Amino acid sequence: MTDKVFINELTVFASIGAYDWEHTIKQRLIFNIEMEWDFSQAVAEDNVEHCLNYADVSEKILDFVEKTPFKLVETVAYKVADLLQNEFGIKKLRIELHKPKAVAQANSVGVIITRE
Ligand SMILES: Nc1nc2c(c(=O)[nH]1)N=C([C@H](O)[C@@H](O)CO)CN2
Repeated sequence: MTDKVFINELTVFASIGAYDWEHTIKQRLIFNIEMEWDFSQAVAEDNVEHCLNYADVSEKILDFVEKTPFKLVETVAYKVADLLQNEFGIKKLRIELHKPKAVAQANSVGVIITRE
C-alpha cells in the first residue's frame, strides 16, 4: 500500500535564471509535488498532527524559494527536495518544476526529480 500527499500548481515568484537580466525581475515557477506518507496513524486518530500537513509544506516551499536566488531550475528542485526530506522526514517524493514561458514556443519547460 502506498499513501501520498500531493500539491498541484503551487506557484512562486522567484529570482530564477541562468542570465543576469533574469535577476532584475521575478519569474513564475510552478511545482507539482507528490510525497509518500503513511496515513495510518493520522487516520486512526483522525488528527492533523499526525498527517503530512500540505499547508505547512506549501508555506515552507514558498518561503524558501521566494527568498533565495537561483540560476537553474535543477538547483531549485534539488534544494526543495533536500528541504522537504530534512524538515518533514519525507523519504520518497517526486517534484515536477515548471518555468512557464521560458521558451516562447512552449507552454512551460522544467525538470522532474524523484527521491527514493
Ligand atoms: N536545463 C536548463 N536549461 C536552461 C535553464 C535551466 O535552469 N535549466 N535556464 C535557462 C535560462 O534561465 C532561461 O530560462 C531564460 O532564458 C536556459 N536553459
